[in-house]
Amino acid sequence: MSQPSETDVQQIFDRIAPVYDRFNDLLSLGQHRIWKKMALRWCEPKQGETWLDLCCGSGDMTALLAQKVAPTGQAIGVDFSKELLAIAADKARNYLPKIQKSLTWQEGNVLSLPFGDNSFDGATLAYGLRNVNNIPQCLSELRRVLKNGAKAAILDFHRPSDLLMQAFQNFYLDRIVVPLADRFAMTAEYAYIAPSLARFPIGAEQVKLAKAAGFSSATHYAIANGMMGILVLQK
Ligand SMILES: C/C(=C\Cc1cc(O)c2ccccc2c1O)CCC[C@H](C)CCC[C@H](C)CCCC(C)C
Ligand SMILES: C[S@@+](CC[C@H](N)C(=O)[O-])C[C@H]1O[C@@H](n2cnc3c(N)ncnc32)[C@H](O)[C@@H]1O
Repeated sequence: MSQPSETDVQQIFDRIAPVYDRFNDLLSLGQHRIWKKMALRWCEPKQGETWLDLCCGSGDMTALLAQKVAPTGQAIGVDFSKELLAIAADKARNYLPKIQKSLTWQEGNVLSLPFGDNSFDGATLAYGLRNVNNIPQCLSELRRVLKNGAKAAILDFHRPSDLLMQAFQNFYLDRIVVPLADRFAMTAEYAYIAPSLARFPIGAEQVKLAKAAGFSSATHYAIANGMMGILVLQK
């Protein structure tokens, strides 16, 4: 399967928006929330800072950031899926009324971020790097908008080195995830995960790409038995 266009990706996420959160909770047995909190611990957002959550989707990471930087700081979620941004704003309005003032939702393309140079004290990017059409451009834009010395944490799928775990991950994606999605007429959308993972750079390659983008430090940590990974960057 060739790499989908930006429009294809945008349409995938607009279409899965209604089931996105529920599927993530169900299919990862809620573990994805732990993985997101692990990513946050690696970049240490502080009260009063201004942070950017790239490819924010339904806003899980943006909300976690806002809880850390509130009440005087800001967490800005940027995404090009109108449908997921609408869900993010609704969830925040309904469940996080006290930190609404520390949350901003911005429609935009992370390959051309609508923010000035050196704007943010830090950034997160959860399950987005694998979905962008130009990873080097995304890392370059991420670095551009970070202040000097700022940190970023990039969480995404990872291919386990252990062959048994690889087999389990492939089985799970092909025989658990896709058949469940099929029951909600979302087969093609979820069948996209496996090929996107197959062409995704592994940890060491991500570190090389981050260094090439100009980050002063880049470290990749495999988690969840190697099925997920967190790339921690510093400008
Ligand atoms: C939050 C997660 C995935 C987000 C996500 C990323 C994408 O690129 C997608 C592309 C197309 C459709 C949907 C998504 C998408 O939801 C991770 C958790 C959800 C995963 C779908 C579940 C896969 C989990 C591991 C492969 C195995 C977990 C083992 C389990 C804990 C026993
Ligand atoms: C798998 S979702 C991740 C959402 C959220 N970060 C999370 O952890 O659940 C991937 C998100 O990346 C967004 N995305 C992909 N390419 C993008 C781009 N070039 N610019 C902005 N958003 C993009 C999609 O619209 C989608 O919301």
